[in-house]
Amino acid sequence: MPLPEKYYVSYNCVHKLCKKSAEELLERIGKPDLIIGIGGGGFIPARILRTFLKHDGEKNIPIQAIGLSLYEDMGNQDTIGTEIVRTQWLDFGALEKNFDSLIGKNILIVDEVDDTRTTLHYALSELYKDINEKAKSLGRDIHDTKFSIFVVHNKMKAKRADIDESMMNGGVYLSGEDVPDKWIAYPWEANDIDDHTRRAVEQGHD
Ligand SMILES: O=P(O)(O)OC[C@H]1O[C@H](OP(=O)(O)OP(=O)(O)O)[C@H](O)[C@@H]1O
Repeated sequence: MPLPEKYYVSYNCVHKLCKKSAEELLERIGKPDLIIGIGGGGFIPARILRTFLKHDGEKNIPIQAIGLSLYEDMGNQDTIGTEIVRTQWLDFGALEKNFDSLIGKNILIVDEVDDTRTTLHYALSELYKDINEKAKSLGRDIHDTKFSIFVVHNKMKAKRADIDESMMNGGVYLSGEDVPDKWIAYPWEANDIDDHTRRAVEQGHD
């Protein structure tokens, strides 16, 4: 049986989706105070997005990295993708020095793809939990801390987890594009970038 065709995406395509989405984000939530990229796939879109979220002459928006890995239990279909391991997390110490903590800030979480939504669910709920604990310890309220989410691609499929809007405090969820449930081939994974880009162009994703 032939392998299912992958959904090829070029660097230009990612760049343009980030540009278009940054304009929408600025309209809907204003300029974020902090971008949190979920590694590894979220790092490149996070950096591209920053270019378009900042106006000339303004300070760069800081980007923090978090690392999350999905451990799939292939033996049990019910638990696939349910275990997430933090491989890297925010350094509140460093953030406090340079950033006066995250409480009350406009925070944008970025990843390249929303597949089963497990990762985004985890990232939002754990960030909320940690910042809420911090807020409580300082006698402050988390409700003016806005959490938004941007993904380059959202796969149109049944999700395994939800994004809890009540944690977003007025923030938004935005995808650059909603796509079919196919294997997305991103350019940073390509061995032969010229061949990859040609395929992306052929599919109209350039
Ligand atoms: O919606 P989900 O089903 O949770 O899947 C999406 C996640 O899966 C991929 O991460 P992966 O762990 O493959 O690592 P990578 O980002 O380093 O490529 C991707 O970068 C997302 O973070």
